[in-house]
Amino acid sequence: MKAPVRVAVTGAAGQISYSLLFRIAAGEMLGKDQPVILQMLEITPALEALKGVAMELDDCAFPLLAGMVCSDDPNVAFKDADYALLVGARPRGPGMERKDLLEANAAIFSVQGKALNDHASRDVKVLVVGNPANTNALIAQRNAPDLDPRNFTAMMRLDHNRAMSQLAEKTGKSINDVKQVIIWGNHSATQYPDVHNTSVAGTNAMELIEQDWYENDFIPTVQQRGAAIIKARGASSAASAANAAIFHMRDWALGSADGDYVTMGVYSDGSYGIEEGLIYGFPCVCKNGDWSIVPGIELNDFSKAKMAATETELKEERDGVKHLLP
Ligand SMILES: NC(=O)C1=CN([C@@H]2O[C@H](COP(=O)(O)OP(=O)(O)OC[C@H]3O[C@@H](n4cnc5c(N)ncnc54)[C@H](O)[C@@H]3O)[C@@H](O)[C@H]2O)C=CC1
Ligand SMILES: O=C([O-])CC(=O)C(=O)O
Repeated sequence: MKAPVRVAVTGAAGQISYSLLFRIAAGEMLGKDQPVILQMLEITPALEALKGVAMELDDCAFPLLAGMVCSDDPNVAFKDADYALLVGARPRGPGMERKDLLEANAAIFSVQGKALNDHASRDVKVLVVGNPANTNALIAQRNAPDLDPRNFTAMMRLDHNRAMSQLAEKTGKSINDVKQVIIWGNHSATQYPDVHNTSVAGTNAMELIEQDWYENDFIPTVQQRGAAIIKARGASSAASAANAAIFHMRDWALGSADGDYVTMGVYSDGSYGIEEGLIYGFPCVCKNGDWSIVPGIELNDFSKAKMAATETELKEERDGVKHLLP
């Protein structure tokens, strides 16, 4: 049996975590041979609810669950963490854009970035889920100067999965036939779902769909899917968000599938002309516990314009939280 690893999850009594924690403890994130210690963070008033979640985790008798910590102190929850899933933040309601949450949520991520800097493993893999995810990831990263900026990522995988599913449905193929989808940029309504390099059962996706459907149906549907879920469910997506978090971390830790890309919000190294240091959605491959941006993808003018628009929004969000960026 492997030695247990420490997985910190914030917002542990919230909606997403109610799906996420159980799947982590079942071995779906790090493998069926990897014991985990769950280090769960909540705000003080939610500690009683968190106790109930911990009781249910106990009652699952998961063979891989090697321990649990419940705390309202990030310095405790992030102690020696090997993985940190930053979920805890306010969700949006109807009529809001995700960036409307910046004011409410940004401060959480500066505190947690500092706590990660001071207490987590030097190799900690951080995934920010709480919205606006890319800019919150930037805030956490900038408040953790002793950690490699590459350790901080934002969740774009839900958008990636949504795009795969829409395309499979439109073309009448299986999800397993869809390869190399890309979501460039921000996890927001400006994100750019790009299928120019995507294949469906071996055929280029652009040969299977009309430009009009691509521009006026597919792209807005993927961009607005979060809002559509909020409208239908009365609450923001939870189980599908937890699933995307599991996929993101699983691939980062254990490797992504050969011949495919995964979209991750990662620290830009200037690839594709995107300003260095922004947390931007790029096509990535993961190997040996590390990610890299897929190089050499050809871009037409349509794609370049869409990528620039979402980059501009990320710069504006960054400039709006300057006071939290040391
Ligand atoms: N990146 C993505 O693709 C997605 C992101 N989200 C975002 O994830 C976040 C969480 O969503 P839900 O679980 O539905 O919300 P929720 O409201 O059900 O749960 C959030 C939990 O975080 C806790 N929390 C608040 N401040 C905290 C802090 N400083 N430290 C620790 N815990 C704290 C709250 O007490 C609450 O239990 C939201 O910001 C939502 O917009 C949701 C879906 C997809
Ligand atoms: O739309 C929201 O506010 C929640 C979210 O990020 C998503 O479902 O993609």
